[in-house]
Amino acid sequence: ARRAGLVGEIVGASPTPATRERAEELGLVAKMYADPADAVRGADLVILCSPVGTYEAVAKAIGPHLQQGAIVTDVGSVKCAVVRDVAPHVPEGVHFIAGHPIAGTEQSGPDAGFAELFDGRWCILTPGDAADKDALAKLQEFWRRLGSEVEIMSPEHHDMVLAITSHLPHLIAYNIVNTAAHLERVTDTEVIKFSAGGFRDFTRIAASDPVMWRDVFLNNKDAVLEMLGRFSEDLSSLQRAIRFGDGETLEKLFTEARAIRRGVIHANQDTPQPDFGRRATGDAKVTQR
Ligand SMILES: NC(=O)c1ccc[n+]([C@@H]2O[C@H](COP(=O)([O-])OP(=O)(O)OC[C@H]3O[C@@H](n4cnc5c(N)ncnc54)[C@H](O)[C@@H]3O)[C@@H](O)[C@H]2O)c1
Ligand SMILES: O=C(O)C(=O)CC1(C(=O)O)C=CC(O)C=C1
Repeated sequence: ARRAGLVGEIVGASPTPATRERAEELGLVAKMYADPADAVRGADLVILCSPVGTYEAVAKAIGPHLQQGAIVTDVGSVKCAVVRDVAPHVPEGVHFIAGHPIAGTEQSGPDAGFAELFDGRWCILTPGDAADKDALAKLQEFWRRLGSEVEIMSPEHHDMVLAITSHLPHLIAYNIVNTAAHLERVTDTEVIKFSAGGFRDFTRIAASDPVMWRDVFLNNKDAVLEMLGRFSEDLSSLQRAIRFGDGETLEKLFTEARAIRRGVIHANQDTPQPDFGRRATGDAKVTQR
């Protein structure tokens, strides 16, 4: 936001003293507060960016201190639960519009932030029909100036789409890494030694913050269980094909999956970008961290 010249002063809040100290040290903010109520006084824009399980308490704490006309938004990975937990605490005259930038890494904490994070990414906003049009236009412009393209959808649709594209992949990654670690004959050394290929990619995802992901799964339960059910059925088909030596079925399913991956890459751009989350332009600057 500072890079784009969009802000006068940025302040933050965190209950963790080391986080407050580090954020100030890095110059991410002018000042960090322990109490979020102190951080929002006089703010034009308030962005909730703690684990989604903390949102209700944070919203309750800041509600009475929000300035009239302010915009309250968030970056949480789920949306129905966020609207449920935050909206009731936002007073009349303050505009709440939930959001989710589809951008991040497995790193967390103040050191994990970098200005290019949102470049060439999607940001989903779930304003609902009653949202103030001017506030929505302002927030859309804010994310565009951060380098993202904005898509509007309902919280329900968001949660279903993200359950399959983001939440389930994380669940699978956590599970496969634990399964490997629990195998008696696979020692720590072997897991590391032979993890050059696919497994290594899973370990990166499985290095993501446990509290953040605990809250995602607790707060997108229905959509994740629906997608997990479908996934388990498809996995059973593969299991059956392997058990019965049905090479034709295996090849057919693998061929279909490969075509989908290639189709996505083709549809997404002029130059190859091996990342489904990136928006559909070929010119975005990408920083790998
Ligand atoms: N990491 C990603 O890839 C990613 C991507 C998109 C959205 N998100 C969402 O962004 C949010 C933050 O994730 P992150 O990766 O930036 O995590 P992070 O750990 O870097 O930051 C979370 C912050 O929340 C603060 N916090 C913890 N408990 C709190 C409480 N009770 N009250 C107030 N603040 C509290 C922490 O001190 C920390 O500063 C989550 O809601 C997550 O779902 C994450
Ligand atoms: O690339 C990663 O490390 C991510 O997991 C980023 C990722 C994702 O699943 O795409 C994680 C959570 C989000 O809410 C948005 C983005």
